Amino acid sequence: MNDQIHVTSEIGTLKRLLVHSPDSGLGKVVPSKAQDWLFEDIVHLDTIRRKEYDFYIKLLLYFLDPEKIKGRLGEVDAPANDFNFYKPDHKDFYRSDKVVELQWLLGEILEQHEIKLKLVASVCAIENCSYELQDKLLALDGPQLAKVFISGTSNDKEMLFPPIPNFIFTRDIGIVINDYILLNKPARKARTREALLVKYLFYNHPMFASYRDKIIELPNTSHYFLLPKDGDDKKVTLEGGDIMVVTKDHLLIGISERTTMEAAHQCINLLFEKNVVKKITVIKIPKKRDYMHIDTIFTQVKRNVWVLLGTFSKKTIKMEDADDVQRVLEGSKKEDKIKITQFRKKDPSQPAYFDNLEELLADISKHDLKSEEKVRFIYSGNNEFPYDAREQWTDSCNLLALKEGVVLGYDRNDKTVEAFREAGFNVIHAHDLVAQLELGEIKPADMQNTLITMPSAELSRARGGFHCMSMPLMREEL
Ligand SMILES: NC(=O)NCCC[C@H](N)C(=O)O
Repeated sequence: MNDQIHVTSEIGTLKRLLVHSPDSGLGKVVPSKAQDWLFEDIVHLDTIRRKEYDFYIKLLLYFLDPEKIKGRLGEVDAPANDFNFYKPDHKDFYRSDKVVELQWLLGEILEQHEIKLKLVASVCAIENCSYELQDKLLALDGPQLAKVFISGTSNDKEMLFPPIPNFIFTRDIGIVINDYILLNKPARKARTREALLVKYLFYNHPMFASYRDKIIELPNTSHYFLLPKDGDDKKVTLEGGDIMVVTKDHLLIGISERTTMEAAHQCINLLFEKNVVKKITVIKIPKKRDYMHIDTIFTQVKRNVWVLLGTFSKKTIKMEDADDVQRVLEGSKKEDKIKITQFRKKDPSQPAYFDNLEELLADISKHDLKSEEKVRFIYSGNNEFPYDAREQWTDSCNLLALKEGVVLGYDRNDKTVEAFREAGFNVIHAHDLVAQLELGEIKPADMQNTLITMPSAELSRARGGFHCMSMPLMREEL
């Protein structure tokens, strides 16, 4: 079994990652709970799985573990096989140690009696289950129990507790920083069970056994239980969409709707103390549902190319086009400000400051990544109102790099796709790419400067893109 963990960049060739395919729990979201469960709408389960997410799995397998799929696509997708290849509890499941499915691993650890006892008790405690239900759950085998824990529904289709539909956004539940695993502390109740399941996985699955000493958990502040319910910066909540490993020495942390100032503070102290990184830049963004995490406003494409939302760019902040009155009025709109502070391990009391996002990203490209090419920015919606905001909302800035310059994004963000073309990128739809990879007409190793557009009508209603839908475990060094 491949068990290596090592991530030192956002764009080095992806070798291993954790994912979770949409489970039946997504098909149980009702309109009245959609917002509480952090979905913008209800989704059509079959479409999100078969017509959208499965293409992600196929592409990941062609790139990371081709033996599992190459030459077998016809068989894998034959209606007679009922898509069993994509079902974690089926004997024909793809079982890859490179494209690693969380439900599969969870099913495995739940075969151990002691872990089953602990997890059943913990899940039942947070979900307020009866003693009788607890006993019923204990009678299930590992894979069945994993399915119930994730979908919230028993095998005889009874809803036992709420689903965890955001489990597909594996990025937010844990982050690999070099060879450390930072566990997250979700800000929203809807994501609490996800964090619990993943904590047990990292501590107990043999795949992570050699990294047990490298798991980092952030403690709570003392008396945290006395603090007000939401929005208190003294609380410790941190989600992976707010963490980016840009080099082995440099980490970005967002302070956002989901990650608090106290979490960033603790993270900086812990990571410096353990010598995990030498430099940490904190990016404080407005606490707004639209922005949620920093990876909803920018991600990296190449050493010298980034995709971002223009709202935080130099031009907007300096308001070069604004008249005097407008400048004064706009200037006082604090809630739209972004604040960037950079700490170095050798002297955290002397931080550096950046005026805007482009200044920071250009600095990373030039100084940290030693790029000699001109730094380029591709803007959401081609920086044109209202497409910039519309397309950011549907994750135009939330791309996943399969390798440097080859990124996955949603096909619905037309203006952003146009901006990629204008910046000299090839654009290919996942349907065509999968067909050509199967025929051997394209090889992943030969691909360069390409935006792969993915079907997205249903996926985008869950409010996350492929950056969110991935927890990289291993990337090649840049
Ligand atoms: N890193 C990310 O931005 N993740 C997206 C999470 C979407 C999910 N519906 C949530 O609101 O938590």
